[in-house]
Amino acid sequence: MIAELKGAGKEYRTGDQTIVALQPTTLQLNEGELMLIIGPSGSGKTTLLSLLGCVIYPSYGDLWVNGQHVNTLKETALARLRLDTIGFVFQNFNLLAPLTAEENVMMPLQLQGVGSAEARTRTEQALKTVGMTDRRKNLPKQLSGGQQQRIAIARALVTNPKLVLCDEPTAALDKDSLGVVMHELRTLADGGKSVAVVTHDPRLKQYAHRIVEVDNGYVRELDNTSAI
Ligand SMILES: Nc1ncnc2c1ncn2[C@@H]1O[C@H](COP(=O)(O)OP(=O)(O)OP(=O)(O)O)[C@@H](O)[C@H]1O
Repeated sequence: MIAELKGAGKEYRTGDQTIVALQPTTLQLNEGELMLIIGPSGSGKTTLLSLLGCVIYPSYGDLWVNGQHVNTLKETALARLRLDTIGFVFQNFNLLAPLTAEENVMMPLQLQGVGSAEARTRTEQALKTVGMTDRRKNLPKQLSGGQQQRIAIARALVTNPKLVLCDEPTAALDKDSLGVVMHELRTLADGGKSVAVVTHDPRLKQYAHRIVEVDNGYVRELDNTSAI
């Protein structure tokens, strides 16, 4: 198990108003599975992903990620946990425009202080994993949306994280690129990583081992009969 919520939830206070973004939730995310997180806008999907990603602390309940009790970690320890354990993939790729594909992929290793020879080897490997070796010298603007997302996946993978978290990773992609990117993510999960994907797109269901639905802050697991 890579992540566990035990009665963990989140509320936000704005002025004298309290919004329960995520009701107390008990959920485990295991190695080797791709979990889809679906639900209407404003239901709490991103909040759940942010808890799994150690981006926010739970307001109540307990959260463990990679065996660490997130509730009790200080900000700096949390940042280290994120850098070492988690890879993030976003809707708009978030690649740095002036850097080449391979420089973008290498960036997290530089943040970790990995030496340049090892960083180069691992970057090459990550680019190979997503089939983008031949485009490594390209700038993001020279790549299609699908190719940029594959570079973003390589960047998420280069630190060899146990957990890969994706927020609407296919929202900006056409049908063909969607298939390529989801196939990549599914392959990662089949290879032993934990992958969680927030989406509005029902076409992604076929790639999931598990589907959870978030509705008005309540999380429930669905039967996944459309899985491949
Ligand atoms: N930082 C914040 N401060 C106050 N309220 C917040 C904050 N973040 C989220 N919320 C509220 O919590 C609820 C859940 O938001 P969340 O972003 O998790 O939903 P979502 O399902 O990801 O929505 P979408 O699909 O539109 O991205 C919403 O009512 C939202 O307005």
